[in-house]
Amino acid sequence: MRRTTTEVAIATRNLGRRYGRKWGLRGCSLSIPAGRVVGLVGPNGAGKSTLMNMMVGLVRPTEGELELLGERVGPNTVLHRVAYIDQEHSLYRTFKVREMLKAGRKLNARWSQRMAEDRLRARGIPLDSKVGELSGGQRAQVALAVALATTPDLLILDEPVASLDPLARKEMMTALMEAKAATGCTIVLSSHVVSELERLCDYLVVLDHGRLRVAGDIDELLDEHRLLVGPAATASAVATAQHVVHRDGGSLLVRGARPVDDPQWTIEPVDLETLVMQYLAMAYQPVRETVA
Ligand SMILES: Nc1ncnc2c1ncn2[C@@H]1O[C@H](COP(=O)(O)OP(=O)(O)OP(=O)(O)O)[C@@H](O)[C@H]1O
Repeated sequence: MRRTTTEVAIATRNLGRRYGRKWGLRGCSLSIPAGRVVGLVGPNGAGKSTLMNMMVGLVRPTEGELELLGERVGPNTVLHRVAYIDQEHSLYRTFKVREMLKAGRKLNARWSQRMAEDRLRARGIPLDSKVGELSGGQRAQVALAVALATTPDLLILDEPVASLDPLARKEMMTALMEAKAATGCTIVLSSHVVSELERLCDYLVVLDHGRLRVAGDIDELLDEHRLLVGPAATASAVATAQHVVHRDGGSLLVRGARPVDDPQWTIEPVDLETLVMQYLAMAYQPVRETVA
């Protein structure tokens, strides 16, 4: 298994990007260890693509700092160790698969032709087929084969399965799991759908309205959070002794739950979907950011 050379794969400090008068992402500080599979979750307009585009050098930050694999992002820096698959699966449709591989070989010093060919053969995708004539699922597999053949230390995928049917979705997720096991590279993938990420990811980043809501190791996050459920009438009293993330009537999502001295209240574990939904629903005033 190949190992990355730095402990922290993604470090951002107060990272922000403004589009005109509106912030696409603001005040984002993250420190994500290398070798993780990161699920970047949030609704439309949350800032997921903005963050990913900054990571791959397509969009420049307006403020803050961004380091990948221990280096500042910029031309002739870390980007040759980063592979990116966008929502359209980054392919030339008029090319044959073989020509895509040739282009990849020419453009990437770290290219592994054998890795690309083995991957495509295993999925029954002939090198002479035209990219534009492949199914959406096959195109996604070609994009992944090309990305992995660049032997990246960081692989970034913007909603890799959003356009795929359920079978192709499953196949893509399986291919990503295999890639995770085989390479050990850090993987970041975005999605609106938490359940899609659950089997694959071990690290979670939740964005909403251009703000970071929560980030961390998924097992640790699930361990730290509890749902306190009881009568709405006593919820305020119970909440005073807790670190409440979100309250909905007699249901409180809390971090680091303290014991509740009231038999009408129960303390329940949370699943990942509930955790994310509660962070997205948490009492947060979407700030109307305007330029001073
Ligand atoms: N090029 C742009 N010009 C103006 N505003 C933009 C641009 N790109 C993104 N935005 C705005 O920034 C905010 C964050 O958008 P972004 O595309 O990063 O979100 P997202 O989480 O990827 O959304 P989606 O799931 O819909 O792809 C949105 O309000 C969006 O309208």
